[in-house]
Amino acid sequence: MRLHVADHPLVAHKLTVLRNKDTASPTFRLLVDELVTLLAYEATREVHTEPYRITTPVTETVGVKIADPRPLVVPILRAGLGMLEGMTRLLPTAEVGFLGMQRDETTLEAITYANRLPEDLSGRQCFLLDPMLATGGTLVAAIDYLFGLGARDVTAVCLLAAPEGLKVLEAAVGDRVDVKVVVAAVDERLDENAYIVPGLGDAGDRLYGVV
Ligand SMILES: O=P(O)(O)OC[C@H]1O[C@H](OP(=O)(O)OP(=O)(O)O)[C@H](O)[C@@H]1O
Ligand SMILES: O=c1cc[nH]c(=O)[nH]1
Ligand SMILES: [Mg+2]
Repeated sequence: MRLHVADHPLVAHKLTVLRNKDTASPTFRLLVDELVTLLAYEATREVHTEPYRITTPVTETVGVKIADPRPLVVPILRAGLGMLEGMTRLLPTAEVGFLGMQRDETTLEAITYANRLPEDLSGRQCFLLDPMLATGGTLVAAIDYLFGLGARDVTAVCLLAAPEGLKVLEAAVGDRVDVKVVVAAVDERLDENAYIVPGLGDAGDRLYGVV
């Protein structure tokens, strides 16, 4: 597994506003969108391309285009949905699939309640979107799900990760070199309720809950 932590003052600035408990849903959604677009630039660094011949006003030349099969972007509902527009802005030709997963707040186990994905993911580059990597249970289950459908190249784009969750992920998928995690920041720890500290609270509620 490879981990990339964004190191950019704009990311740090936007993340600070996002963390602030006084930032209301409309601004929160806007900032998530902007942050994902910044992270998407790094997450798509290894997107497959193929040569593409064009004619400029001056001459013929060979450029590149995103290769077939198209990449697949998979937001993990609910909170991952807030990251979809920011990602597809950079990858407009990507196919979009959905995984609905919820962490049981007592057992902390991730439960899959919905999926709408292509049947065969062999040869597809997959981008999982979920703002929070806390215990890692959700992301491990999501990656296993995609691998079960044949995927072998998965990049997870997250806003915040806890060191505990990264360890769990490393133990689960560490030997798979084609699993990459791109995060805006790695926080300090998890609290007694397995919330990320300092974190930003419940990402789903802040995106779609009470303003
Ligand atoms: O790493 P984990 O400990 O598994 O926790 C992280 C998960 O928890 C949150 O989702 P939640 O279950 O709250 O669902 P929601 O997006 O519908 O709010 C978050 O968006 C992740 O999916
Ligand atoms: O800090 C956390 C942990 C899990 N899910 C969230 O939304 N926030
Ligand atoms: Mg939630």
